Parts: sequence; structure tokens; C-alpha cells
Amino acid sequence: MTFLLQRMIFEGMGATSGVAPRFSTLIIGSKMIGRKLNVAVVPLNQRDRKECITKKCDFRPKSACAMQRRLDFQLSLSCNHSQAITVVESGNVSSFDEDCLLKNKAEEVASFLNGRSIFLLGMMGSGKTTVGQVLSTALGYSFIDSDAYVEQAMGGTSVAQIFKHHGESFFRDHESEALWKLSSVPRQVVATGGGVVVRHINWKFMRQGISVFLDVPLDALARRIAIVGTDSRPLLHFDSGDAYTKTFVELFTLKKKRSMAYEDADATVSLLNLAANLHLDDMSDITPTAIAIEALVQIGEFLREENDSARRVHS
Ligand SMILES: Nc1ncnc2c1ncn2[C@@H]1O[C@H](COP(=O)(O)OP(=O)(O)O)[C@@H](O)[C@H]1O
Ligand SMILES: O=C(O)C1=C[C@@H](OP(=O)(O)O)[C@@H](O)[C@H](O)C1
Repeated sequence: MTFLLQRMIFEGMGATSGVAPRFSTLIIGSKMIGRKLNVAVVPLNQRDRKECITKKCDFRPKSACAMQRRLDFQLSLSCNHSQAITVVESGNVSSFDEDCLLKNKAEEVASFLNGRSIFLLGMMGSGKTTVGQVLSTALGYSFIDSDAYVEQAMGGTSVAQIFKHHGESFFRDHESEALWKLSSVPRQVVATGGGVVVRHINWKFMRQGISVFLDVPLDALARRIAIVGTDSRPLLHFDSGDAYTKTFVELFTLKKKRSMAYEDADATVSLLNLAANLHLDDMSDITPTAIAIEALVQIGEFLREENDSARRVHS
């Protein structure tokens, strides 16, 4: 894997010139392409800027390391947030403290959320459960899977069994009821079922919180689901045939019906965009933590826009 996540603070390639860098960006991803370092950055917030003081930041890739697709540079940061310190010694490749970045971003966003819950939306396999658990822990929220909630309400009957014995419409009624109940509970990350967007009433419940669409290309979804199997996902379960192909075809049909509805989400995390920003060829290299960080960035953007438009209305 050529991708390295580093917590490094300096201003772009200006750091190589020996000029003391100013703090404007936080590099969250880097990748060697030949002898060139490509980086992905996010803006630093005011508090991070105050916290971090760079003593020296000198980037020097060596050809041998470049060939091995490893970074070799010296970076010295002084940062009064002890967890945030990453010192990369010459010859070593640091492990990036993604968790620290997630924690800082979650703290920042949580202070503007006022306890509003997060509803994760997306097609089956888009990572709502996986990312939701990471996000809830970071925010200090509880996590709930709406499918699991319905299963519990049905005395432990699985979603697959509910579909089989009672049909989809029965399941959707219970799904809406679950969302209605969950929408009144603050400080939760809710992983919804992929089909939740098709019923208009569900939006009314989800608007109590903030909805975030995890937009993952169909190929990646089909690959993920083919690995774990389709037993728990009745809409994708077929008696015979290649799981990847059948899943892909079925997801394609469902996505066509749902894509406009997903666009109504308050915020979107596009894995295609994220991979491009991080200079990754393979989307499976994006960790759930990196996706959770991006979700927080997008939630932060939504809150800022919401705040701006509220101010415009009142002025
Ligand atoms: N970022 C990721 N990279 C690779 N695999 C992932 C990622 N996120 C989730 N997965 C895998 O994809 C499958 C579906 O994820 P899940 O979180 O259950 O999706 P959903 O809740 O949206 O249906 C799981 O096997 C999970 O381990
Ligand atoms: O997309 C859908 O219509 C469905 C998605 C499933 O949840 P996940 O998205 O968690 O797999 C589950 O609610 C049910 O099988 C129907």
C-alpha cells in the first residue's frame, strides 16, 4: 500500500525551502508518486493553529526510499496536545495517528452539534454500520442500527425472516416506526437501512438530526457484499449464481430508484472524491476512520451553512 497517513503540520511544499512554515493546513494523506510527494490537506481550525508550533520541518525524500515507496523525512513538531505529536525520524515511516485526528475533529464538531443525532444513509454495504460505530465512539454518542432495532422490536426475528414471512412493506412500516422512535433520542449515530430514503415520512423523522449519505460506487459495494455473503440482505439474496454479479445488477437497479432521494441528505461523503483527494487508486485503502473524519468535515460544513442562512434570515 503506497498510501501513508501522516499527521504533519506545515504549509505545503514551502516547508522544503527552509522557510518556517505557517499553519494553514493539516496534511491527512500523502503518497509518493515518483519523487513527488502528493498530499491531501484539510484546513486547520483556530484551536489547532494555536496549539501547534513547528520547530523544524524538512522534507527530503531519498531515491532508495522513494523506490520502496516509503517516505523519508525529518519532521519535528511541538504540539501541546500530547497525542497529536508525530515525530518522523529519518529512515522511519511513522504510523499515522488517525484516531487523534478523528478525536480532535469530533470534539470540534460536537461543540456545534448541540446533541443532534446523526443518521447515516447509503446503499447496502456502504459502511453505515462500520463507519457509524467509529463515528459514535469519537463523538461520545451511542450507536444504533435501525435494522437491529426492528429485529429487536420483532422479538429477535431477523430482517431476512421478516421479509420472507411478512414481506417488504411490513418491514418498511416497522422501519418507519423505528425511525420515529429513534428521532426523539439525542446523541445517537443511527445506521439506517439502505431503503430508508424511499418513504417520505422517514425524512421527517431524520430531519430531527443530520443525515449523511455515504456515497460508495456500486463496484465497491458489490465486492464488499460478495465477501460477506447475501444471507442477511434479502433484496440481494438469490439461490444461485455468482454473488458479485447478481449483487451488482440488483444494486444498480435499486440505486437508480434511490439516487435522487439520497441527494436530499444534509451532507454527503463521496468515496470517489475522498480517494481522489487522498491520491488513492483503490478505494478499499480508505479506512473507516478516514471516512468518519470526512463525515465530520462534511457535517461541519453543513452546520456552517445552516448557521449562515439562519443569520441571513435574522438580519
Ligand atoms: N471502508 C471500508 N473498507 C472496506 N470494507 C468496508 C469498509 N466499510 C465497511 N466495509 C465492509 O463492508 C461490509 C458492509 O459494511 P456495513 O458497515 O455492514 O455496511 P452497511 O451497514 O451500510 O450495510 C462489511 O463487511 C464491512 O466490513
Ligand atoms: O436497501 C435496502 O432496501 C435494505 C437494506 C438493509 O440494510 P443495510 O443497508 O444495513 O444492509 C435492510 O434494511 C434490508 O435488507 C433492506
